[in-house]
This record gives sequence, C-alpha cells and structure tokens, in this order.
Amino acid sequence: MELQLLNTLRDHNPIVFNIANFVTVQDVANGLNALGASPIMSAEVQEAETMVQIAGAVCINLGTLTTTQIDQIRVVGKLANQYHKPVVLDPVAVGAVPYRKKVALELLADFQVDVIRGNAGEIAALAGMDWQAKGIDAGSGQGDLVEIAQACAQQFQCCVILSGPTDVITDGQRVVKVANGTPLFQRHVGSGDLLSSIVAAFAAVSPTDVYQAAQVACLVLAGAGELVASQLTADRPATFAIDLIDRLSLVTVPEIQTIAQIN
Ligand SMILES: Nc1ncnc2c1ncn2[C@@H]1O[C@H](COP(=O)(O)OP(=O)(O)O)[C@@H](O)[C@H]1O
Ligand SMILES: Cc1ncsc1CCOP(=O)(O)O
Ligand SMILES: [Mg+2]
Repeated sequence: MELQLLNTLRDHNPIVFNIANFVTVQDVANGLNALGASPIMSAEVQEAETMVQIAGAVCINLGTLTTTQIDQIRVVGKLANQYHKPVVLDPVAVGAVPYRKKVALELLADFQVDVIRGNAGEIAALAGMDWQAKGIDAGSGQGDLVEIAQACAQQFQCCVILSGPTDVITDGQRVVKVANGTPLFQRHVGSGDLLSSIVAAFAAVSPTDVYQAAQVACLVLAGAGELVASQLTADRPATFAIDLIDRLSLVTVPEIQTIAQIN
C-alpha cells in the first residue's frame, strides 16, 4: 500500500469540495484540515462549476438531503465527471429509508462516482442484497461482506468501501481488508462521514488510482483512531473525537506502518 500518499497529501494540501450533511459538517471540515487537506463546503448550485474547478475531488454526502440539494448534487456530479475530478458518494441511511435509496440509485444513474463509502447496511441496500439496516448504523445481516461489497462495486463500476470493524475495499475484483480501528468510532456520530471525505482527499492526490487512495484513507483514519484509543483509559467518546483531530494532524507514515493490519 502506498502510505507515502499521506505525505503527498500534506505537501499538496488539496481542496476537497464537500456537499455535507448539517449534523457532522464541522467535524468533517476540521478532520480534513487537520489531516492536511483544504475543505470547502457549498450548498449553492450557482457556484457549482467554480467549486468543481478549484477542487481536487468532490465528496457527496446524502445525510440530510433535500430536494434542492439533490438538484445541486446532480449538477455537481455531472460537472465533476466533465472536469475529471474524483467523486466519492456517502449514501447515509439508504438501507433504512427507501426514499434515500431511490434517490441514491437515480444519482448513480445520472453520473459516475469513483468511490462509494458506506457501512454494511448502506452498501447491501445499493447492491440489492438482504440486510437489516438501522437508521444511520450498519444494523445486522448474514451475508458475506466481501461479496456484498464486490456486488456493489460491479453494479456501479466503481470502488466500494464497506466500512465497519474491518473495512473492505474493492474495485469489484481485487479486495483489501483493513482491520485497524476502535469501537469508539461507533460512539461518535460522523466517523463514516469523515472517512468518506478523507477518501476524497486521498483521491485528489491519486486521481488515476482511487482504489489505492481508498485503501490509504481507510488505514490512516482507522490507524489514527486506534492510536488515540490506546491512550484512553475509559470509554470517552467526546475525548476520542477531539483527540482524533489532533492525531490526524500529527500521525506519521512510520506510526501507521507499525500498527497496520492489512490483508
Ligand atoms: N467496531 C469497530 N472497530 C473498529 N473500527 C470501527 C468499528 N466500527 C467502525 N469503525 C471505523 O469507523 C469508521 C467509520 O465507519 P462506520 O462506522 O462503518 O461508518 P458509519 O459511521 O457511516 O456507519 C471507519 O474508519 C471504520 O473502520
Ligand atoms: C445522525 C445523522 N442524521 C443524518 S446524517 C447523520 C450523521 C451520520 O454520520 P455517520 O454516518 O458518519 O455516523
Ligand atoms: Mg454513515
């Protein structure tokens, strides 16, 4: 895995254009900034073309979608394809809310995304596979996570990250698993949103190999979280979230390499 991409990202400080949800927008902005990217959020379709032009990549989050935002997303997605900017889609809660699934499938038919990043409930829903999602959370199911992720990637001709205790990253054929992390990620709302935006940041500095960018993003975030958790003496979700921002700013390639659990 090309972990040096972390240093490349910090050298280039790429602009990441986020269509964010209103729950976690500040966590996402601060997380990207700490890592070494330059976040910008926009909800205005009139400035869509400029946003896409100045950005290295686009992250589209469906967490608090509105009809106006869906129209903006459609314009932004098509512009990103036209300007060859990588697009990451975070299909928040499509496994639990049929309307969201319908919207996500329509958007996926309107423009090409490079990476879909979701939890098991979200990726299974897009792949049309059986799963019991629970709100924004993964929920439960019996299916094989690698098969679900591969089916989703093949259906939408893109990379898929099915995140959770182990992140499954696939381009539809090849599969890499990152087993790092901490259960504290699940105790903080917005961990998945941050991962999606970090994937976009790495895609901005690796636009010709988003599969590689997806792997590095998963390892850097999960590794940083694991390092934070190893210093906490109790279950402290708020402290975890604060310390994660600091760690994203300080973490080095050798530190991540030492703890990497990849297969
Ligand atoms: N139980 C867990 N153990 C380790 N890491 C986890 C665990 N649950 C989630 N993560 C990590 O949290 C991040 C967000 O993933 P996830 O919780 O699946 O997204 P979402 O918040 O969208 O449901 C990922 O980096 C993932 O590796
Ligand atoms: C609580 C909530 N409601 C709509 S979006 C959102 C945040 C989802 O964040 P994540 O999927 O990263 O935990
Ligand atoms: Mg999520």
